[in-house]
Amino acid sequence: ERAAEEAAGRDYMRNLDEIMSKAKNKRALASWDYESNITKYNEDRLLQISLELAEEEKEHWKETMSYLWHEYEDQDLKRMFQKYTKLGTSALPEDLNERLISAVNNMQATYAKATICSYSDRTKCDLHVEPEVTEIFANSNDPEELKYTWLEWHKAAGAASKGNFTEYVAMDNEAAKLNGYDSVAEWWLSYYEADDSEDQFAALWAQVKPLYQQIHAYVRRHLRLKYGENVVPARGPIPAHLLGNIWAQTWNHVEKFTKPYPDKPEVDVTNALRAQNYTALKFFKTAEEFFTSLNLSPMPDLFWERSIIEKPTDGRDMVCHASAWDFYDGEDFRIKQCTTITSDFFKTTHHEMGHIQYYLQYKDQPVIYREGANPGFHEAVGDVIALSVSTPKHLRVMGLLEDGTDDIETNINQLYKMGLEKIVFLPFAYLLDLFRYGVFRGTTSPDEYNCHYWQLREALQGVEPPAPRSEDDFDPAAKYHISADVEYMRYYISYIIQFQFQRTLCQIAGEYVPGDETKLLSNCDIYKSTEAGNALGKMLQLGSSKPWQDAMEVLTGQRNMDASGLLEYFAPLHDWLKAENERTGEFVGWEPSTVPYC
Ligand SMILES: C=C(C[SeH])C(=O)N1CCC[C@H]1C(=O)O
Ligand SMILES: [Zn+2]
Repeated sequence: ERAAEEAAGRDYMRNLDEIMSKAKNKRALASWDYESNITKYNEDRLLQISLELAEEEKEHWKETMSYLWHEYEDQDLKRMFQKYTKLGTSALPEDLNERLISAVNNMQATYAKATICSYSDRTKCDLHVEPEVTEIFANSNDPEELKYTWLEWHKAAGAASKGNFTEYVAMDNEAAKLNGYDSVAEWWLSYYEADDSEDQFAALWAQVKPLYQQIHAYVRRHLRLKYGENVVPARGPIPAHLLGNIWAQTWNHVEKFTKPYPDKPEVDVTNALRAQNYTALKFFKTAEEFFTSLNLSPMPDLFWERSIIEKPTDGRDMVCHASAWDFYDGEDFRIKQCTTITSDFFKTTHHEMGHIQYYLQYKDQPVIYREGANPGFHEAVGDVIALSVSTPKHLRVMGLLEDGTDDIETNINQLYKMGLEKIVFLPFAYLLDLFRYGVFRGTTSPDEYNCHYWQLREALQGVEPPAPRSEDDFDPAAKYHISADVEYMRYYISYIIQFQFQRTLCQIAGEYVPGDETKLLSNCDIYKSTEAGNALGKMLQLGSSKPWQDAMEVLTGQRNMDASGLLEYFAPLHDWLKAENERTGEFVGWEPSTVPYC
């Protein structure tokens, strides 16, 4: 009797997965059309299709719940049923689902359409975050221009979305409750399949915080030397507009005037890429070639036909923020990004192609398993490849860097450059969802959103706003993922586990030997190692068919996330920074900010 029931369940699940493949394909196509051309027509069409599909999903859900899947013998079949019992936002009554979808669409549109006026020409008011504001933060050394641009962007893209954000929180929390979660925070935490995920995240931060505080102290010193004591106080948080990035999430654009050994040759990849006439297409072809050198998959024909790799020039409104798309039909996979020829975008291209590679590796899994082992895995794939590409060794292979000396100073400079991207990012990524956990749980009320955001920015990141803030501001929404309802802990996790993955891959490739100075983890390039590629592919093919601890074990032998890989990679820099901050007597850490923001 039970065997017959389980056999019926298996047939039902196969059929449901086929139906869901078509439904997710339809929703992805409508989303793509909206995000690549923001018009009223495309927004209404996306809303209509989303609501139709939600009603369909509700019907299927009722039937799914009628199966006695808890008693099945087949653990895999149980896992599929368990995942299908989570209806997501489709659990909402249609009117509330419409309010949720509209609130997020409005925030996305506000962010994508937001423009500000140029500091130097107030009549030129068509500057978007990509590419104009991004370029100003990468290149300007004028604190007044940076302050003006920072304030204008946070007004145009942040404050403007406060109302929609509050509506989105209320609706999304309603959906969470209908799925059996206390709030969206617990729903998002469930992606990490452990009952102590928040403690794990906090333990990771405790592991890396000392290293972060050292690089923070060092950078603050050099910003003080450049801008003066009254712009950058010796023992205070760092003003957020001076760090080379509108969100102060990575600081690689202050590298050129803060690096440990300034007289060592500049590793300016952007100039080299431009000098060698790199184009957006060449970025993608070069990235693809790295993946195929590992015996991983090339990009399918449809990818080249349907991706959008440069900002359209027809004046349309479009979500420029880079994204990689799975259309759940096993053939259609796309990237949409507004590529500019910079070192940052060369890395972003590898990052996005890492998502596509993951989609390709698990495309034969049931649709319900076509996702990362946990969201951090999906963000780590491309970055692991970019770790190899970023090494001077690989850049020389590509002819982007002339031969140089591989002495200690050069190595410290290289580690510092990587640290401004990977170490610096950790507190930013961690606090973005600590903030939203508080918002979803209601421990942060709407009338203190901005105050609480800046309290976290000061406490964890040691940065402060360039001017006083009030609750008329809503600075969090000036960051894409907050306006687009994209969970962010995935990036914090990625920046930790990508070093665990890299350590294993480099050992397999013979590029890293623990304790061997000539085989440093930070100078490892797995290019052309089919053994490493096969090992990575084996983990990626699993999708979410197994808990992420199993997937991680398949590749690394470890079943836990830990920062040992990252700390090993940056160990020489950590020692150097401690010695340097002692030598200069720099205060490590920061005293409370004197900028009023609560
Ligand atoms: C490139 C993407 C698309 Se998944 C991105 O959003 N990233 C990649 C790095 C962190 C985060 C960000 O830009 O905030
Ligand atoms: Zn990503």
